Amino acid sequence: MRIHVMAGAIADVDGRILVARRPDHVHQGGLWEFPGGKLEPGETPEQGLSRELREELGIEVEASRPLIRIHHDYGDRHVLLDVHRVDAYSGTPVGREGQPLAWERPDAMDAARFPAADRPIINALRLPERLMITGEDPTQPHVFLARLERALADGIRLVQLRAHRLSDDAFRDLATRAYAVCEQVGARLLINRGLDVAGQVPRHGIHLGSGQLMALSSKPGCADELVGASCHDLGQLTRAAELGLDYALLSPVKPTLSHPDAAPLGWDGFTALVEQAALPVYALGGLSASDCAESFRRGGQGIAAIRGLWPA
Ligand SMILES: Nc1nc2c([nH]c(=O)n2[C@@H]2O[C@H](COP(=O)(O)OP(=O)(O)OP(=O)(O)O)[C@@H](O)[C@H]2O)c(=O)[nH]1
Repeated sequence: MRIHVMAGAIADVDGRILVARRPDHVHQGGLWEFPGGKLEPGETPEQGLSRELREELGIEVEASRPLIRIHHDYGDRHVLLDVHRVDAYSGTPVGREGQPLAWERPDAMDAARFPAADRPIINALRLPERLMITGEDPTQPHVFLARLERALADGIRLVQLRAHRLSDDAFRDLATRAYAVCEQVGARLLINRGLDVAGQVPRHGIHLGSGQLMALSSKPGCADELVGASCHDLGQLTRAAELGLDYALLSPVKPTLSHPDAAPLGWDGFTALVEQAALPVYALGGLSASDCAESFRRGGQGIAAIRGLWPA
């Protein structure tokens, strides 16, 4: 049995998300879920989402966008969870089928209280739409940190520190200072370096290269840190999901100066791979913030970029 389920991640002004408790007697009963239900024949995803949220909660969706699509095999059924983020609606949500409701911050959600398929959805809710990879000037820390501060002032909240040309000592110094700058505004810093050096610096997470990813047999780092990886094909995306990583970057979507010899996937190639991935995937390669909406339409988490985001 294959079913296409529309679910809403309904946000309030503080960024909390509405969750509902499934009745005890149904599939995955007693667990918490993102409200929704099965798409009916002939409905568009948006129509199905609106109908489900009207029926279950008594609200009218006014603005939504795709968040993530997850295929999950429960053994007795194959579910496609097609989750949209709802940022505007009218009415006040009530559990019209008697289901208890709660507003939860994504960071506070306990994945064990949700169906197994929901883990990547919770990760998607914890991640912003732009992931900035640091660019020029790592050998001039003052200039570099001033650029980083400008990006944070522009709202960047997830930063991958990439500075392969630096010595280990210089990298450790830069990472320590970049971490302090990120902490001041509540942004998170991901370290892209060998795991030995990454383990020695303050950080909010680790970013793995595709070679590192394929050499690992378990998720590195501490339980509460973000871990993601660079991917270029389905085998790498599958490995990233199997290891339980929090996100992947998939590249190159468009031609890019940093990897001029790599054949671009194009948006269609990106879409086809993301559809088979069981984790949030950022589009990377020749993109800028104006490509975020296209990434959402294509099933992506948003965009990652060096040139497109690192301030001039
Ligand atoms: N709405 C919703 N469904 C989810 C989530 N996670 C998840 O695995 N599902 C699964 O997606 C399906 C949702 O369809 P539904 O809500 O109409 O299912 P149901 O209880 O009526 O199932 P039934 O018709 O077999 O009794 C269920 O199999 C449910 O376990 C989630 O976060 N929200």
